[in-house]
Amino acid sequence: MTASDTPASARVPQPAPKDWSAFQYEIYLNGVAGTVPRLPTDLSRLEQVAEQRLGPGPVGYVAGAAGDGKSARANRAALDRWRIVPRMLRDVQRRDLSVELLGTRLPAPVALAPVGVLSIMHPDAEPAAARAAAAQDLPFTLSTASSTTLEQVAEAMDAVRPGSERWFQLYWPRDREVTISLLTRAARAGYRVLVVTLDTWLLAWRPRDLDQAYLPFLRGVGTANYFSDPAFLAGLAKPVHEDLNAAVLHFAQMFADPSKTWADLEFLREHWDGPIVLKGVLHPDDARRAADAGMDGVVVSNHGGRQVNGAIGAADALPGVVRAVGERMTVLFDSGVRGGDDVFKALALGARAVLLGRPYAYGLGLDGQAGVEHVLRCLLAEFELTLALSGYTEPGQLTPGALTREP
Ligand SMILES: Cc1cc2nc3c(=O)[nH]c(=O)nc-3n(C[C@H](O)[C@H](O)[C@H](O)COP(=O)(O)O)c2cc1C
Ligand SMILES: O=C(O)C(=O)c1ccccc1
Repeated sequence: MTASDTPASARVPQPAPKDWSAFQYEIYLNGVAGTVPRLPTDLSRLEQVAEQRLGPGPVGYVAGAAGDGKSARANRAALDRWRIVPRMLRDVQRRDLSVELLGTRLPAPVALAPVGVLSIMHPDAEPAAARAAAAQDLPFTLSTASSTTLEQVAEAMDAVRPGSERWFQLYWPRDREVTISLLTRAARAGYRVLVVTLDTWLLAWRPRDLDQAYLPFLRGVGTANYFSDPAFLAGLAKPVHEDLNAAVLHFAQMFADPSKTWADLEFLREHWDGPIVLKGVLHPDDARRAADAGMDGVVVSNHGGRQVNGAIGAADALPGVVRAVGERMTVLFDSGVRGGDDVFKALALGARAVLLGRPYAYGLGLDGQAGVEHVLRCLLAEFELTLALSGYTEPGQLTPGALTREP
């Protein structure tokens, strides 16, 4: 079939692909004018810079992990064991990083992961991170445990780009009415995808926080969605401002429900019309159960090594999950992504997109919205250059054949 045979309906005009790699020359040209980037362009260095400039409680919370950090290290090791095998002479002049994901087109296969309590990093908190995502036309995932209400975050995003792509992460409350209320509010505020986190019904043993006795939400941080929720407030004996301790305790009890099982997913399907993605899946059988339950996707993730110490590195779990459900569901990936090469590897192993976690939280802490935009633009410029230099022009061309595993 030639172009002229294509039915008109199939020729929907696509926006011109975004040139993410142009950020590289923008940086060099700024150098000619006398300025260098305010933050490192090697995103793996952000943690160290954050350690120097931000308070030990907040940085410890973000950088911290479960136990002695074995799973956090396993995430890096699992990605590092794969090596890219570049191919030559394949005409990589025209490149397009855009992908079709969960029913919409994104300019690149990256979204911001849900990260709670962002006001510990920067007073502009979630709205700043969400504006950064909207400015780059990438999805922002708002945590249930955000320091700003979901309505305020939606408003901040729409001010940058009306109809911007936003996802809502659910820490599934004990109470049905509270759950329904949060879902109804999120849908009304234009969150399109529901991301349900399955790996954090309890907070893990996190020595870095324990040693400092630092837990943000016991100080009332990350409660904005609950403290603005009529169904939650109805269960309090006194208004929040009259008894903050009681409100925080009620929040802590409501927040997560370890008794949930696969049978409960039907309830979410009934109360959410858009795509539902289960976050924290590591076993192929759990991925199959998610597909059988009518879910639209999974995020292969070990929560950045913050939950089960000793858990499998997320990238080691990815191939098995892709084999099990890659044809039936959208497989996303997070845990350990620090550079464009990691995005490349995750996609080659079968993920359709990756979620970025800690690096953007550091970017926010160090430079607010601009810091998050810096992080996103570095990641995607590096990904585009890695893709092209390896002989590919589109994410969809990547297969495990682009990689080899270290012996
Ligand atoms: C400070 C912090 C807070 C987080 N809060 C949430 C959250 O509220 N909901 C959630 O599903 N995941 C949360 N996560 C996990 C991230 O969504 C993501 O899975 C993780 O950061 C990936 O690991 P990486 O940042 O090392 O790449 C949080 C992670 C961090 C570092
Ligand atoms: O710290 C986390 O990893 C997390 O998911 C969380 C849980 C509760 C409140 C804020 C963040």
